[in-house]
Amino acid sequence: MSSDRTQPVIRVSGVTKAYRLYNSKADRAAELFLPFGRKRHHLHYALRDFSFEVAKGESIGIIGRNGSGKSTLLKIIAGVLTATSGEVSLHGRVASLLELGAGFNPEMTGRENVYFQGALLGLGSREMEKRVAEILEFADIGEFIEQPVKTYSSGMFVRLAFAVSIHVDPEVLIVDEALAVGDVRFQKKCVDWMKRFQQRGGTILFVSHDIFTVKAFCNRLVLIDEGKLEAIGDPDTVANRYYQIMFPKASPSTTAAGDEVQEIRQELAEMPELQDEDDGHWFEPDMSDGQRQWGGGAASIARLRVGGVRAPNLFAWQDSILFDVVVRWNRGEVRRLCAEYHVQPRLLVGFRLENTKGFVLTNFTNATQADNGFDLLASGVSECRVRCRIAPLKLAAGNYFFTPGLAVGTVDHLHPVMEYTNLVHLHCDTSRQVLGQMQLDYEIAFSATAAGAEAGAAIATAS
Ligand SMILES: Nc1ncnc2c1ncn2[C@@H]1O[C@H](COP(=O)(O)OP(=O)(O)OP(=O)(O)O)[C@@H](O)[C@H]1O
Repeated sequence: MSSDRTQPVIRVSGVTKAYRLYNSKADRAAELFLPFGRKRHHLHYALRDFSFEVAKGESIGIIGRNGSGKSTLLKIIAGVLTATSGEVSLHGRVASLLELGAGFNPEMTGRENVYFQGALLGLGSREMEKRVAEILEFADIGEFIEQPVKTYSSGMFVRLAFAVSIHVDPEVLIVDEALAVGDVRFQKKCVDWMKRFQQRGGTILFVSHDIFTVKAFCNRLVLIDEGKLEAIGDPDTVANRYYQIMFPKASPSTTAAGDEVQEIRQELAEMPELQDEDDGHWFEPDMSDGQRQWGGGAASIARLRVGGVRAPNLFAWQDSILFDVVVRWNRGEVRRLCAEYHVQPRLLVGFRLENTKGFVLTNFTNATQADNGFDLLASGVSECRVRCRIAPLKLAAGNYFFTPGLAVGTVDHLHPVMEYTNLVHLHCDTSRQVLGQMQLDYEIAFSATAAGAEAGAAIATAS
């Protein structure tokens, strides 16, 4: 592969893809048989006047919400779909991993399929033997290679198909999320292969919803929204634009509630244990998401705002996150619940932190603190404000969910009332390498023992 990075390997010029949509099968048939009659379809644009270029050796990540047009774009570039208008030019041998295994015969064994694909590529017998050995080693599906591929699990199928696709010495690799079917070890193997491919000067087009992986892997990102090029450029800027599109509801609170933010900052500053040094932004999730109740409406969260973030839903290593929560309760319901479950009329508030796999990393609640909750039946109040600050958050890059919950009672004896499952989604954007998912604050100290000091001295003398 040459290192000429100036020449575009892929040029997409004004590509539009429109699908005809019909309200019924009858409309479709009528238009087929009466081509000059009344039009019975409307056009749905998967891509509109889309243009961009990819230079040799670039790795481009394509991101966007579901249905934005990513796969359509890749398929048109890979030549498996025709554009309605516009042009695509592509230079170099392409390995398209979009329709992995599309050429496989399900009745033939894995090995027979590999030979068959090699024959289609016109490989001679010596070249074929060498390639087949490499492919089988990469796919690593053991004795299943002698079984018909129709008996394969989806993961096995992808392993073999990926191995076949990449062994044609491609110059351009077009990948979507098909690889996600493979197990973690195989995914790692594919990523390692792709990194070596990058180092050799290969060009990659990569569609994924995993923004962290795309950012780590690609030198530029392309953001598609409703079939249009929304942004192209450096990964951080484009990823931030993507978050703005994905969480539009969350945005206004970051700017609109300026006075109120000031007010809260003032209050926080007066609370010594909640000093808030970082300006940050605020956003407000939709409280109707994820509600589960056990307390017959005794208490609920009227409003929750998340502060200290870089942008809605986005924070970075060591940021301190603030939760500003307004809780309301119904005094009659609280009395009823306390009588039924024999619990004290005190409010407990907690947050559970989970990763995307649903693994609970930790939780924090005032139930472990000495004050033992807020008195719900004190002096005619039926609303209070709760502030919580976590500082500093040392989480590995990725997505996290906070579930706020309310309970009535005391540490020893409580009854859960409400939970807002996965209400707050936060993405941690950091290049910091963390072994595991989070880092705790800790200290490690050394001190020489008498015997150790002697040994040290002996070693020092010997060297
Ligand atoms: N064969 C088809 N007929 C009609 N509409 C289609 C067809 N294929 C795709 N579309 C529409 O084109 C739009 C873009 O689809 P596309 O699959 O490219 O989106 P995507 O960004 O890859 O989505 P996802 O992230 O969900 O995979 C969608 O609105 C989809 O419904």
